[in-house]
Amino acid sequence: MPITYEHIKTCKQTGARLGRVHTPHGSFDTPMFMPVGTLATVKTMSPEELEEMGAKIILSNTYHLWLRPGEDIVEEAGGLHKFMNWDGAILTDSGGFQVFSLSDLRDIEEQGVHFRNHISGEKLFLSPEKAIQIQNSLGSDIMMAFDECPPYPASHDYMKASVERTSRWAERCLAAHKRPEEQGLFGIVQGGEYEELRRQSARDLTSLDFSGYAVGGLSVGEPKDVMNKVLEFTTPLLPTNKPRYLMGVGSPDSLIDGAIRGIDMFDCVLPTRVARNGTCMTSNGRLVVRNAKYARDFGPLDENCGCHVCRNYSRAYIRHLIKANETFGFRLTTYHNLYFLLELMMQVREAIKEDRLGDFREEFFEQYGFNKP
Ligand SMILES: Nc1nc2cc3nc(NCCc4ccc(CCO)cc4)[nH]c3cc2c(=O)[nH]1
Ligand SMILES: [Zn+2]
Repeated sequence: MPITYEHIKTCKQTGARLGRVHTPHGSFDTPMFMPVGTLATVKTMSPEELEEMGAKIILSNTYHLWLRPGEDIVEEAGGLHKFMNWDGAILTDSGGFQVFSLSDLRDIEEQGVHFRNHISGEKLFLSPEKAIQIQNSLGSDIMMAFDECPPYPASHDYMKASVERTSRWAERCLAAHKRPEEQGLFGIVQGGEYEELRRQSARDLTSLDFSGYAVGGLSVGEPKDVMNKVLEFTTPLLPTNKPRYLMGVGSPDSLIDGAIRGIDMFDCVLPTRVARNGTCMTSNGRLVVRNAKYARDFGPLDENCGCHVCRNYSRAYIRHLIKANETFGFRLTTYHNLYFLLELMMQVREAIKEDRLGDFREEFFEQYGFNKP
């Protein structure tokens, strides 16, 4: 069993759980946030900086690495860990979502998905077997099943047919997995906002031997209260002795609300994506550092943050770099945003330990400004 989950305790005030996930490349406490390194790099960050800020597991993408540089090159390098010099854990998404979010000319059928390479334009085909073969070559610690993440909203009929195909694909993924003793494989529950389809998807997937389970099909444009409602009736359907992963979720409020509803793992491009346009997450809310009002502000991005950036660089300096399109500026905002979310997860774990995550949510939302109308 390459991936095991240790449940430590459940918060008495909420449904949040404190746990620990063990992988061949180290263990990490949960709830935990995974920085996204789509093309075998968490953009502008070095592995040493990721380790220094406390990152334990990062996400990379099957679709992107298959297209460029090719999983054969990564395999020849000795696998993704060696290729990118990261010896923490790696989770790879399976490509289904990326095909639909990046490529045009898509045709989904029982065998798999036909689409056009978004870089070269050539016609390609991705199947459950191919997605697993690529992830086996990449050598990620946690592989994701090949699924369909339907658009939001989707009709009940479309969603039902999609869930049933995703369940058939899940069985094909397990059958195609070459090294189950070295790499974990997570199933992905679909079903949109339809409770009985979520139940059907969870029933199908939990009857199969996955190392963990993701809640997919969310963070696709639905309102936050729809996401929270879906989590409320979906996470209880998942086994308590395996990790639960909410895909594509990374704003501070959604991380807290996901943890409260029993989610253990999160990933999102948000912190690194917004950092590159100069938006920072701080304990007092979003801060757009390129704003003129920070031109002579020599304080840190966030006076409550202990990160390397907040201890050594000012808003004025970072604003100057961002305005001048200096790469170092994007490195500073990226480092701080990732540190901020990793630190938030640490505070969530502390609050679970002390059975006060509900209180923590109120305090954090108030200070960050989520309660403002
Ligand atoms: N295999 C698989 N992968 C997924 C990845 C996802 N990623 C998301 N949401 C990401 C949304 C997202 C995209 C970009 C930004 C940057 C700022 O705009 C923030 C959030 N939902 C997702 C659902 C699935 C899914 O069902 N199956
Ligand atoms: Zn900081």
